[in-house]
Amino acid sequence: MNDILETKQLRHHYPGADHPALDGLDLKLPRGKKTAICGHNGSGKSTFFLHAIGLLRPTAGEVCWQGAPLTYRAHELKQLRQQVGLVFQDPEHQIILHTPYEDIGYGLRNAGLPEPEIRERTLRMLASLGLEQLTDRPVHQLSLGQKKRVSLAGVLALEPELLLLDEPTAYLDRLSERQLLAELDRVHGSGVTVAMATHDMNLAYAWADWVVVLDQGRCLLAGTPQDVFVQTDRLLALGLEPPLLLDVWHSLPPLIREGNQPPRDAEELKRLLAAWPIS
Ligand SMILES: Nc1ncnc2c1ncn2[C@@H]1O[C@H](COP(=O)(O)OP(=O)(O)OP(=O)(O)O)[C@@H](O)[C@H]1O
Repeated sequence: MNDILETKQLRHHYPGADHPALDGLDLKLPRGKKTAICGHNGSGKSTFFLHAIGLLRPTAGEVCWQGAPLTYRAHELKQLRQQVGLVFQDPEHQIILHTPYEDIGYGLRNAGLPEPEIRERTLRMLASLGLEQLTDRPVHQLSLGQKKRVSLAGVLALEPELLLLDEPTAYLDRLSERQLLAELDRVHGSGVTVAMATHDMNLAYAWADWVVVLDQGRCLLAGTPQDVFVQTDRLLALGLEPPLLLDVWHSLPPLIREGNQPPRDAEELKRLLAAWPIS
C-alpha cells in the first residue's frame, strides 16, 4: 500500500509525564484515503498529529513523510507544513488575526506567495466555505462553527496534500457537521488525503474508508471500517462503543442480511429494508 505518512515505533514522552503519550506507535495513513483515527481520551491522537507536522520531535522512532524520515531541518519543516495541514480541535488555537480575511491570508503570506495570489486564494476559500458574509467580521463575533470553518479555510488555502483534523465535528450541531463533512468530501474528491481524529464511532464508520484505533499510544487495530468495526469485543474492551448502525444490522434476521454488505449509513439501511418483501 502507498502510504503518504507513516510512523515507525514512534515514542513520545512529555517532560515530567508518568507514561509516554506515544509508546512504539506504528501508524500508516494510506495515500488518497479518508482515515479515521479513533481512540478514547488520552490515547495519543493529538500527539500523533503534532508529530505529523514536525511540531514535536520523537523521543525514539521516526516519522516518514512520503517514504523519507523527517530530518527536522528548518527548510524541510517549512515545506512539510505546506504539504501537511493540521486543523486543531479548538479554533482559538489556530486563528490568530482579527478577521477571517486577514487570518486566511496570514499562512499564505508566511509561505511567501505574491499578494495577488494571496488575495485570490483567500477570496476563493471564503467563498468555498460559505464565509463571504463574514469576510471582515471580527473573529470574536463568530460562532464556534464559523470559527471552525475559518480555521479549516486557513489550512486549505495552503493546498495541502494531507489534511489532518483533530475532532473536527466536536461541539458542532447536526447541520454544521453535515456541511463540514460535505466540504471534506469535496476536498478529498480533489485528491487530498484526509485523516480525522474522532471519538465518534458512528461518524468513523460512515465516513472513513480506513480506520485505525489507538490505545495508550499504540495502534491496536487498522483496516477497513468493516474489518475494524466487526471486532465488537475488542472495541468494547478499549472503551469504544461500536457503531449503532452495525449493531442494528447484526440484530436483523439473517435472511435480510444474507448476501448484503452491512450498510454504511441510515439511508442505505432504509433502502435495504425497503427492498425486503413483507409477506
Ligand atoms: N503537553 C503535555 N504535557 C504532558 N502530558 C501531555 C501533554 N499533552 C498530552 N499529554 C498526555 O499525553 C497523553 C496523550 O494525549 P493526547 O492529547 O495525545 O491524546 P488524545 O487521544 O488526543 O486525547 P483527546 O481525545 O482527549 O484529545 C495523555 O496521557 C495526556 O495527558
